[in-house]
Amino acid sequence: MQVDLGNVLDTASAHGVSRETLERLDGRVAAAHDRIERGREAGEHGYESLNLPNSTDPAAIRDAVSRFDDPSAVVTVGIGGSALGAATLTDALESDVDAYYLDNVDPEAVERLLDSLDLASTVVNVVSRSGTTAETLANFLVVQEAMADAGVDWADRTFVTTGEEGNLRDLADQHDLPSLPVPDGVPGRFSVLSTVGLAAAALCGHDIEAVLEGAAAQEARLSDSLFDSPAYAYGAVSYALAERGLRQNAMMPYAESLETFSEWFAQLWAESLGKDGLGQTPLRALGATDQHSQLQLYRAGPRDKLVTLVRATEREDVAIPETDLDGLAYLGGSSLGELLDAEFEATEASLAAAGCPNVRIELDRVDEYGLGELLYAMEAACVLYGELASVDTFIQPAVEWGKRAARGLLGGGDFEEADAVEEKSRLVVE
Ligand SMILES: O=P(O)(O)OC[C@H]1O[C@H](O)[C@H](O)[C@@H](O)[C@@H]1O
Repeated sequence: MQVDLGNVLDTASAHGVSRETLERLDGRVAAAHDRIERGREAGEHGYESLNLPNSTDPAAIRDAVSRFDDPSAVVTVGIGGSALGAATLTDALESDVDAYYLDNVDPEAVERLLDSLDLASTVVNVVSRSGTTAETLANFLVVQEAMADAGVDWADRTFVTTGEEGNLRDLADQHDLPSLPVPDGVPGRFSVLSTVGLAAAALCGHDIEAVLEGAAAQEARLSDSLFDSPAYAYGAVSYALAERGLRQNAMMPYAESLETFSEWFAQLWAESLGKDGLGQTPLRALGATDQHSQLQLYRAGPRDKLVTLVRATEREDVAIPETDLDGLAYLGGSSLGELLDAEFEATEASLAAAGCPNVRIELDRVDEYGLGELLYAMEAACVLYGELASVDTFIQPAVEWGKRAARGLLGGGDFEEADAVEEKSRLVVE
């Protein structure tokens, strides 16, 4: 995996940074790296996530899911960090096992999914670090009932990943369900390389060892200079650009298989860095599709965006047939992959020409190893950015506020946040 910062420099993009700025910033990267390494060594909350490529035991995960022979589908019931990492992997990789995610509690979507599945051959993978998240527990109760209605023993088809305590742990113990622990010190959005993200991938038959190997390769590249570490290069320039007013970061992979990766990245970047009035708003885009919609804004709208373009350099390709149509002759004999690459390079050049900084991230392939590299590098980039910005990367009090308010409204306890809902001001126009 490599990160190309060429179009971040002010010599290429008018709103970029100078080489001297990056060199000055590198001294702060060294200090931040030192802090990160100390946190990792002490196993501090959050920093521990960067140890996962070595601390996760893939054999234990395989073993835990091995009782489910040949499932037709895996439904992961979880939300946020308990779903998006697994979804990034299973949506990017091909498998005979269909992977679905019940994260939202939209009744129509839940019903539609459950009606479409053969529940007798489906594995239900329930994931919640806290074991108390309302959406996850509610969805699981609905799935349980659907299985019972279909004459399926839900306890035989359910797998749980959760913390040491909580409703879900109690349920797993009561019914002797196969389960895996969530590692300590790893917030949900940093947990893709643990039991949380890898169990669904293992159930779908993916090579989880290779995911961890790719991650370990990026871990080995962490160093005290942004010029030696792709992860830190990305984290440092994102921070430097945000400081200069580029408060939005459009993640734009040129691969359909990486569409869910952008969702995962959005949670990582938003929940980790959006604090104290700081942060960089993640936007989700897909190349080449969004060249024909959002790119107009990126290139000609407010000068507040960094665009991150991601692609794989090797992939399956499809030839474009020759055609007699004069105006289209240039396409014949080339391939969809070549067209996609041309679009990618045209976009980055067009952004740079309009003064918009952009970063190119290239993987060899979108496979288990490449995904491990990409996911680890983005996590390390985020931790570095958090250090440079002096924010508390590993907490999410703003999200917890809404969770407490919703619980209070449903009668799940006395939460003062619920009062604010009752006091909502109204100015209704009909
Ligand atoms: O794993 P859980 O405890 O169910 O939490 C699921 C999600 O809940 C909240 O929304 C947090 O902000 C997320 O970071 C977390 O990933």
